[in-house]
Amino acid sequence: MQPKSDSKIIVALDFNDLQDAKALVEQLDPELCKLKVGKEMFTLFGPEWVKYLVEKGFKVFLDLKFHDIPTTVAKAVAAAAELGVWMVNVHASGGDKMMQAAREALQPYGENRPLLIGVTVLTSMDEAQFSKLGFQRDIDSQVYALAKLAHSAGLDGVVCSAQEATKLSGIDDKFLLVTPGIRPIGADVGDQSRVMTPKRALEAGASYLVIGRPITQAANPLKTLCDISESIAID
Ligand SMILES: O=c1ccn([C@@H]2O[C@H](COP(=O)(O)O)[C@@H](O)[C@H]2O)c(=O)[nH]1
Repeated sequence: MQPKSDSKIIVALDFNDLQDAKALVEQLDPELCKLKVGKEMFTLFGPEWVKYLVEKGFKVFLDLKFHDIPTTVAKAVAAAAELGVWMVNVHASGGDKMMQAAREALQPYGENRPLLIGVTVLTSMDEAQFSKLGFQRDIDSQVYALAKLAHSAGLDGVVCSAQEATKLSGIDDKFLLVTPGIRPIGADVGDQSRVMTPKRALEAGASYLVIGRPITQAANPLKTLCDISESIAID
């Protein structure tokens, strides 16, 4: 069985009510999961919410997907590092100069720096939506190209769907594959397009599974999280 302290599950805390989020967090344990703060909660509750989770001992993925000019993104990831987050991300489509600037901005934090992850193509995108963006490639090839760019810019990994994980595993075995769009069998897919079950995602090469609504909207979130942990446990 995998040690709980290295849980592969990142619970996406997408709540508009702070008390609801706190009620869930109170049931959780840093050994059971990591936590993700995204645009909704950060916009509503700001850095204090992130610091609250960090102080509780959780590894926090600050999922703000920075995408701007290199200087602005560099300063933003340094600000994230000051909050003590474990992982932060930028859009890989911001380009190699932007990603390199972000990586350099984290240099002063040494071993305590957050992991820096590049977003490839959002897991909500399917080929029909993607084709309207005007790229010449299909999603699979675009994800691969952006992952290669992120790797050569010195990033620690990418956000991709688990459907691309097998192909991306060949880039570098230390390169992290952070995969949203995870759906246990029978769970509502919602607005996600490129989905996979937790077990199959890990088998495909995912490093971390980002799971939101299947846990946060479950009748019993803690039980659902424990069931998913059990389903991916290696004997
Ligand atoms: O490509 C991406 C990048 C980020 N996300 C985020 O992950 C969670 C997924 O939540 P679910 O409720 O499990 O769908 C959410 O916070 C997204 O902002 C993503 O889904 N896809």
